[in-house]
Amino acid sequence: MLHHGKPWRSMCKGLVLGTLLTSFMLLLYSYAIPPLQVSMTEIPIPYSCSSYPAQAKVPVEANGTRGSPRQGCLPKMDIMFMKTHKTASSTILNILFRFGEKHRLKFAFPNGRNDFYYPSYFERSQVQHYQPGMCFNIICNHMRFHYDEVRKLLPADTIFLTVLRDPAYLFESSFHYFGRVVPLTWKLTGEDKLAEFLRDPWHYYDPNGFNAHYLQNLLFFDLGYDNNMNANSPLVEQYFQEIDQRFHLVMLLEYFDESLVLLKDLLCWELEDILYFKLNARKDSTVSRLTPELYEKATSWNLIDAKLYRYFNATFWHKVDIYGRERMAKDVAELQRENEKMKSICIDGGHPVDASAIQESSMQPWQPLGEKSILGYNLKKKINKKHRKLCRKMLTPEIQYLTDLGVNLWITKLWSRVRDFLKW
Ligand SMILES: Nc1ncnc2c1ncn2[C@@H]1O[C@H](COP(=O)(O)OS(=O)(=O)O)[C@@H](OP(=O)(O)O)[C@H]1O
Repeated sequence: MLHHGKPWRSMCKGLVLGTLLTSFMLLLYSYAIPPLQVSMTEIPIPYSCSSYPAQAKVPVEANGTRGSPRQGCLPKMDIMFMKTHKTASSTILNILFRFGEKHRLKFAFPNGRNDFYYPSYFERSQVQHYQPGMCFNIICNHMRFHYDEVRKLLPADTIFLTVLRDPAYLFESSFHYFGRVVPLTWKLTGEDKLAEFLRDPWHYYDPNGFNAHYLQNLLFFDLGYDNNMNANSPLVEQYFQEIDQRFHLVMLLEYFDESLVLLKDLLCWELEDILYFKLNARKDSTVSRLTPELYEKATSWNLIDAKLYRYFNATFWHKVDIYGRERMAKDVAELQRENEKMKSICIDGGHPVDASAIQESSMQPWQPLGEKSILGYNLKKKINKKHRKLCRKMLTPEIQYLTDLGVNLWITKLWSRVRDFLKW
């Protein structure tokens, strides 16, 4: 006779233990320990934290493109990058990490994890080793934007950057990536959960649901506003203008190379500073195709973001016009040529691969819960000495790069161990 008792008992034990541990970790991960209380006595920050004080007094207006020639300008080192979700922001982060390392800049990093206690609002006390009056050059990890706090952290000459994406596609990406941590989606049962949700969003959505912000107007939320407000309120337009005044450059995923050319011009950087490989891409089989009908539904469901995107699409092309369309086309072509060269120098097979085919664990990207859908890369075995370091840096995923930069990531790492243990 078979003895069913033992396996059942250990399965139950495992289940209970797993549930308890997971609840504990989720709690810990979401709230963690409160940031260290530091004295908030105001000590003025220098006008510039860049090592070129001579340029410090050249004002850079948000909103406009400088008309002055590039020749003779000095690279800008004080940068605030508002890392929005699912907008190619990890690819931009990699660019900033490399630039920061190259110039030995001081990053304002989070403490214990890779974000600033998102979705809570940013507070400068969350910055690792923060003391009032300290000089930081770059802040670029995920946060919920809080302008006043960021302003009190960074020097006055800081350049503010962010990136947006067509909200229908962003919604599709976010729905896939964060679905499992949004309980509101758990009752969706069909094959195509996205289509089912969009058929009747209000049936599933509740603004007060846990992590509900991932489901509607995520860009507006990340930028610090109420993603559930009425899209037709006159306040919405006012907020767009506020963003326009605060951010010197709002990039667009759909025009990524053009965005980087504008970035390079604004920051007075070199072409090599903006070389990149696409990071955090998903395998095709996990991308829900948006039919024209679903695209429309996703757009009107994310109406504030759709309006936001439209607004900044216009400002973006205005900047391109000032830059010069022909000059832009030439510079984009040059960037693409150089990126292709780097691809052939660095990437094994020349393209991204499934997580299971990544040989080095240090090249494994962070995956969404329950699925290994994010692609990564293998470095070529033989890379000439000149490019070896650069190739590795360009392909290193965010978490590993943060570790290399000395960031304390104990919560992220503990969470990762629990996920490995539970095979999530
Ligand atoms: N260079 C470039 N051009 C176009 N698209 C790009 C690029 N780099 C990344 N991506 C796409 O951006 C999505 C990942 O965004 P993020 O890195 O911001 O994600 S995250 O919030 O940090 O998890 C992810 O989109 P989805 O594949 O739709 O999920 C990536 O494919």
